[in-house]
Amino acid sequence: MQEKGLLIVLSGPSGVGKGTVRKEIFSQPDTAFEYSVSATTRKPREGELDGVDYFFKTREAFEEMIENDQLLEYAEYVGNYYGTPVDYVRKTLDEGKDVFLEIEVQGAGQVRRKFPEGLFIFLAPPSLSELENRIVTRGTETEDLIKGRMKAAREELEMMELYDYVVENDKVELACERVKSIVVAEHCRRERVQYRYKKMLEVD
Ligand SMILES: Nc1ncnc2c1ncn2[C@@H]1O[C@H](COP(=O)(O)OP(=O)(O)OP(=O)(O)O)[C@@H](O)[C@H]1O
Ligand SMILES: Nc1nc2c(ncn2[C@@H]2O[C@H](COP(=O)(O)O)[C@@H](O)[C@H]2O)c(=O)[nH]1
Repeated sequence: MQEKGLLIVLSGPSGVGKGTVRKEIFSQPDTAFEYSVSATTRKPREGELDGVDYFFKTREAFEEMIENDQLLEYAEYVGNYYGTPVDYVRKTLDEGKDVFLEIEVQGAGQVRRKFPEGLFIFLAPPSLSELENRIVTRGTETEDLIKGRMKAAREELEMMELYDYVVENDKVELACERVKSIVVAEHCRRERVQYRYKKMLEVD
């Protein structure tokens, strides 16, 4: 029987650099994870593409996905819905591939309840002032939205103790290396390697 892949969840407050770290990890040729594209009711930012960055949905279409049980998790975050289409995640894990979710903290909690065997990594900022500086510098949010995201961030930071690992995003390259090393270590810890060796020894 095919061994299942590992569900990797990268979460943390808005502006900490989850998207930046994820994109850097996925730009590296040795990365073997599959990225799960989320659905959202947020309007696309400049340069964002439907089906690549998100599946952009109307509120009605998103609520239909909720009713039809098509989401592994979802959350309403600062006025918009965000959610993970469940079929892609299940199918890809069943194929033995690791799936990478980049989601906010409420959604990560829901995934933890459904997939306790997942690997949960919290990306933390060097400081709250640096977090605010990153959201402001990104220039994608109005002043009100920045306030909303900073308020949510204080609550989200308190959740970090529920995660398997906390990775500080001081420098993007270092944060990526830490995340990738954790995944490698986790595969070893979960006896995948031992299992393969056992099989090999049985054959010999
Ligand atoms: N290590 C870092 N040092 C300095 N700036 C960074 C670092 N990581 C990310 N940034 C910058 O911080 C801003 C926010 O990053 P990003 O959009 O990746 O955050 P996010 O956590 O995905 O945010 P959101 O949850 O709102 O989508 C971007 O302008 C990005 O270039
Ligand atoms: N619970 C979920 N959160 C998600 C998902 N996809 C993205 N996100 C998170 O939402 C916020 C805001 O994102 P932005 O693109 O508007 O800046 C951020 O923390 C994302 O990580 C999801 O499927 N479920």
